[in-house]
Amino acid sequence: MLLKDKKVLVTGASTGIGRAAAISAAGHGADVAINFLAGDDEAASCVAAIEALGRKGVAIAGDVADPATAGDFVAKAVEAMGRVDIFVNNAGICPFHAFLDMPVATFERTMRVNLHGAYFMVQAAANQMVRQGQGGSIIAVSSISALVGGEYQTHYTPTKAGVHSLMQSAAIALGKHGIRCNSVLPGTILTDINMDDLADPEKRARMATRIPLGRLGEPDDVAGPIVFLASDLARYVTGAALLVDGGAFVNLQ
Ligand SMILES: NC(=O)C1=CN([C@@H]2O[C@H](COP(=O)(O)OP(=O)(O)OC[C@H]3O[C@@H](n4cnc5c(N)ncnc54)[C@H](OP(=O)(O)O)[C@@H]3O)[C@@H](O)[C@H]2O)C=CC1
Ligand SMILES: C[C@H](O)[C@@H]1OC(=O)[C@H](O)[C@@H]1O
Repeated sequence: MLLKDKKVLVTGASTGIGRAAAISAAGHGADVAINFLAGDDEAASCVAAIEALGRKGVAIAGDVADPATAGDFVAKAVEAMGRVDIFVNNAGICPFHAFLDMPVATFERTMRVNLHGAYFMVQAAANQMVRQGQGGSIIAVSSISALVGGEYQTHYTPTKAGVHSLMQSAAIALGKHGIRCNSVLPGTILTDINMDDLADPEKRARMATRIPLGRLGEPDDVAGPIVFLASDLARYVTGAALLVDGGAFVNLQ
């Protein structure tokens, strides 16, 4: 039990990596509040999974692209659970599109959800932790894409580099309050976000052959490192970025 009785908030936790992180945190003894946008049924089933583990779960809908959602999520989570010990910024989108004709709306939405959303969510969670006066742990789900490019991700990769950078600066700003800030950098993890992109079996197989561990990732592969960074096992880790990619990044040739 690495997170016994901790109060954990996870954004974008109706599906995928956020959902796995939320359920894994509950498995480690935490109560969990999740944010989501539209997946009411998926969010309800995530809460049911948390409750099946004997922990409190609460789902709070809200669009992270709206700065007002951040304060609302934290306030409602505190109302339900009393405090915030751990905050996982995970909500994100990746609408694959070519660079030369990128629609302004697609670019702006991706920035607002992935980067602006992270900024205001992390700020709201940090303010709550500072008010509580007992430190905390913030983990942002960045990406291997913070370090490398993608032909159809020119609007997306800068947001992931930005989230990684946000954790570095926040680690400095919040260290004096005992709040640790780290990011995880997943490689390719099979979730709804890339279901269409990886529908082509040839592309899927090609991606897998580039990974030293021999397979694409699953959401639970990322949940473990998130729980580790959230826990006291990582008590002297802040400003760090943990690649969770099966070795893909280092595989040049
Ligand atoms: N899968 C991968 O290969 C990788 C993913 N990542 C990152 O992981 C994170 C999670 O993605 P993943 O699990 O793969 O994808 P999913 O599509 O499965 O999950 C995305 C989650 O974010 C939520 N969400 C989307 N937009 C908003 C919004 N505007 N406000 C609130 N919640 C929102 C979704 O909620 P709803 O269902 O209600 O829309 C859902 O819960 C993203 O930040 C992504 O960039 C990083 C590296 C690799
Ligand atoms: C959605 C993509 O498949 C995924 O997102 C990331 O951040 C990874 O780098 C992959 O490109």
